[in-house]
Amino acid sequence: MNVFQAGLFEGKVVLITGGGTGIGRALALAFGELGAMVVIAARREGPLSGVVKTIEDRGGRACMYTLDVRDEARVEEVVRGIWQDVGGVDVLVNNAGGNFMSPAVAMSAHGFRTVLDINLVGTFLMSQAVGRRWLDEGREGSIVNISATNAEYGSPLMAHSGASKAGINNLTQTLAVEWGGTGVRVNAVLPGPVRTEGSDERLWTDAALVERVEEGIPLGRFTTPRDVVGVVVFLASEAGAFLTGSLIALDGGERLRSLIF
Ligand SMILES: CCCCCCC/C=C/C(=O)SCCNC(=O)CCNC(=O)[C@H](O)C(C)(C)COP(=O)(O)OP(=O)(O)OC[C@H]1O[C@@H](n2cnc3c(N)ncnc32)[C@H](O)[C@@H]1OP(=O)(O)O
Ligand SMILES: NC(=O)C1=CN([C@@H]2O[C@H](COP(=O)(O)OP(=O)(O)OC[C@H]3O[C@@H](n4cnc5c(N)ncnc54)[C@H](OP(=O)(O)O)[C@@H]3O)[C@@H](O)[C@H]2O)C=CC1
Repeated sequence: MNVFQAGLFEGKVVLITGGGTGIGRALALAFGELGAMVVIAARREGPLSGVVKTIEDRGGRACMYTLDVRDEARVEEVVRGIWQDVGGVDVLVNNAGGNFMSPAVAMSAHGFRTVLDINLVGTFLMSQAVGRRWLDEGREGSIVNISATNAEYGSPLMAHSGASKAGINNLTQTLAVEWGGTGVRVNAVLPGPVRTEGSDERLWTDAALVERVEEGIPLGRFTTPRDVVGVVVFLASEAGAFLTGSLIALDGGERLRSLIF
């Protein structure tokens, strides 16, 4: 992104969960181009290693860890490893997420819990493992959580996702208050629908629905991974130094459509 100064994140370590695909991949490539040491972590090795190679081919620095954000012991092991290998973390982006479409009455309790565990518990475990070290070391840091606009209103066919993202919003504000005194900032970005490999496979399989949703967006198009990059980089940078506990909706006005028309 040319609007950001070259080398903006030189000397900084940026940890992105789910950095192998979709929004996380776009974030990893952008932070890599801005000079950060990029650390990406998710379950599958294939997508992660592709992103590491792309960043390195472009002259950047990156490394990867496989982990499931639901696995408390593995989260602790990976974060400890990052501190040993690259000296710590300056920016944590909690981007790993899961979702599928199902009417609430048909959703199994295990399906509901699975999405809560990945999105909400995973965000908590990652933030705790990194935040604990920042507090112990008196080190400043910035967390950006990838929430969603479905946190703020009804989330039909995604009861689990809406509840998890609402939880992430509250967790963002709680940690912002608990950790603000030590210079740790915690913010969230709330994208509207984004076309990614993960969402196309699981959510946007119905072409008529896709068209209807897109037509309802005041700015006339879906949110893109590039849009998310702009706001996350801003929040993580010096320009966002006085923002904490902020929940930034990024949806071209989609959530307001019923108020406009
Ligand atoms: C206007 C709208 C605004 C837009 C807001 C959109 C907000 C968020 C969007 C996104 O998050 S898009 C990202 C999509 N990407 C992903 O989901 C990637 C990761 N996803 C996954 O790994 C899986 O899809 C998963 C199901 C979330 C987790 O995989 P895991 O292997 O851990 O679970 P499973 O063992 O497969 O399943 C657990 C449980 O869930 C039930 N289930 C899974 N898929 C479905 C489905 N399509 N329909 C109904 N139920 C499903 C599955 O059956 C298991 O339950 P039980 O059968 O054991 O009871
Ligand atoms: N697409 C959309 O419409 C919207 C997406 N969002 C949010 O943006 C984020 C990224 O989604 P998007 O890029 O669309 O989807 P993707 O499916 O492309 O990305 C999700 C990533 O999360 C990783 N992941 C999933 N479960 C776990 C887990 N248990 N542990 C570690 N990593 C995991 C996946 O990697 P792997 O499978 O290898 O573990 C994958 O790389 C999510 O939080 C999503 O909720 C928010 C609003 C709208």
